Amino acid sequence: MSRVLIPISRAREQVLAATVRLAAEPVPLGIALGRVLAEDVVAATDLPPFGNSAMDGFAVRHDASSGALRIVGESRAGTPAPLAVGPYEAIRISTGAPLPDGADAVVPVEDAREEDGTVTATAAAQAGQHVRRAGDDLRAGTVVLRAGDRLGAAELGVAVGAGAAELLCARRPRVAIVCTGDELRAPGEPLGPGEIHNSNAPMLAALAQQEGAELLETVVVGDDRAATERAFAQALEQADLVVASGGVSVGPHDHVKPALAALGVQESFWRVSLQPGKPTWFGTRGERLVLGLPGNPVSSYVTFVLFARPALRALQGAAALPPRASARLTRSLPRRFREQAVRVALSEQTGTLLATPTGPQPSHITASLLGADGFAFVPPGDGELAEGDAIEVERI
Ligand SMILES: Nc1nc2c(c(=O)[nH]1)N[C@H]1C(S)=C(S)[C@@H](COP(=O)(O)OP(=O)(O)OC[C@H]3O[C@@H](n4cnc5c(N)ncnc54)[C@H](O)[C@@H]3O)O[C@H]1N2
Ligand code: MOO
Repeated sequence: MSRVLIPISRAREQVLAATVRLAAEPVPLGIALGRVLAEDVVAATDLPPFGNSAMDGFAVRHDASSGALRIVGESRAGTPAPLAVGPYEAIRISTGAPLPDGADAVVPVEDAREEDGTVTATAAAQAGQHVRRAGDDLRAGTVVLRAGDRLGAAELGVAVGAGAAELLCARRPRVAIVCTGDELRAPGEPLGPGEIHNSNAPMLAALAQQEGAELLETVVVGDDRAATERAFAQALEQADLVVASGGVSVGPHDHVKPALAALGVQESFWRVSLQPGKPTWFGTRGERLVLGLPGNPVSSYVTFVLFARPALRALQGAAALPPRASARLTRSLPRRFREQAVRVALSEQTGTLLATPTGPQPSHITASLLGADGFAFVPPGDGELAEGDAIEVERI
C-alpha cells in the first residue's frame, strides 16, 4: 500500500476548491444569530439620527449660561421640546432626548441648582459638553458590516442601528452525520462486551452547529456494507456536506470508501500527513461534499476543525481558514513521520504567545481536547522541537 500522504494545506485546498457557495436568502433579524451575511450592510441614516443629550440635566447655550437660567420647557426621549433655547434660558432634558434648537451644551443635574423655575450651573458649561451629535456612531451611506461577516450579538445590534429589519444571508449548510461502527451505543446506554458510547455524534453535531449548519440527521450504522451504502444514499439526498466518522481505515470492516464509490462519490483525497487524522477521506458528488473522518474521537474532532469547518465557512461565504500566528512552545515536542496538530492552551507573556500542549496527545485521549484554544503544527521530520522554539498555531 502506498504511503503517500498529502499535506494538510493541500487537503484543505482540495476541499475549498470543491466548495460552491450557497445561495442567499433574506433572514429576519430576530433569527439571524450565527448566520453569515451575503451582502454589505450600509447605514440607511445617521446614528444617532439626531443630536441628543448624554446626560439627564439642562440644555443650554454655553456662551449665555452664567447665572440663573429660566427653564422654558422640557425635551424627553421620544418627545422633543416644542421650542428653542434662547440666551440665559434652559430646557430640562433627559438622556437620549433631542437637543433643542439653540442649545450646544448640557449641564448635568449634579452640576445644577434648581430654584423657582430657574437653574444655575455650578460650573461653567463648555461648548458641546454631554452632547451626542447626529452620526457620531454610524454615518448614513457607510458600510457598517461586510458580506462574509458572521452575525453575533454586536453585529445584530449594529444592523438594527443601520436601519435593517432583515438581512441577506447565505443559506444554512445542511449537514448529515453518519457514524459507523458495530460497537457504538447511544450515550448512557448500558454497554455490552467491546461496546463504547457514540461520543462522535454529539461532538460532530455540536461542531457543525457552531458553524451555523442545519443538522439533517445523525445516522448510526453498523459495520455492514449494504447498510452503510443505504445510509449514505439517504444522506446524499439533501446534505450539502456529509460527515462520516469511522470506517475509513484499512480494516476488513471499513466500508465507507467502497459504499461512497458505489454511490458515485468521486474521491478527491484519502490519507493526509496529519496526526491525528491520517485516514481522512474527501470526495464529491456534484456540489455535495463528503468527508470521511477517522473514528478515533480526537481524530474526528481535529479533522472536522481542519477540513469540515473551513468547508462550512466557505459554503456560507465566510473566511474559510483561520489566521496563523507564531507561538513559543513551553515544552519540547517530538517530530514524527506525519505533521502533528497538537492541542494547545494559548497564553500570553510580555507580548509573546505561548503554546502549552494539553496533555497526552494520542488520538483516543479525548481529555486533550479540554482546555485547548488552538492547534500547534509540528512539521514532519526527525528529532524534536525544543522548549522555546517557534511554532505555528491556529485558534480553534
Ligand atoms: N493497519 C492499520 N490500522 C490502522 C491505521 C493504519 O494506517 N493501518 N490507521 C490508524 C489510524 S491513524 C486511525 S485514525 C484509525 C482510523 O480508523 P477508522 O476511521 O477506520 O475508525 P474505526 O476503526 O471505525 O474506529 C477507530 C476507533 O474509534 C472508535 N470510534 C469509532 N466511532 C466512534 C464514535 N462514533 N464515537 C466514539 N468512538 C468511536 C472506535 O471504537 C475505534 O476505537 O485507524 C487506525 N488503524
Ligand atoms: O491518524 Mo490516527 O487519527 O492518529 O489515530
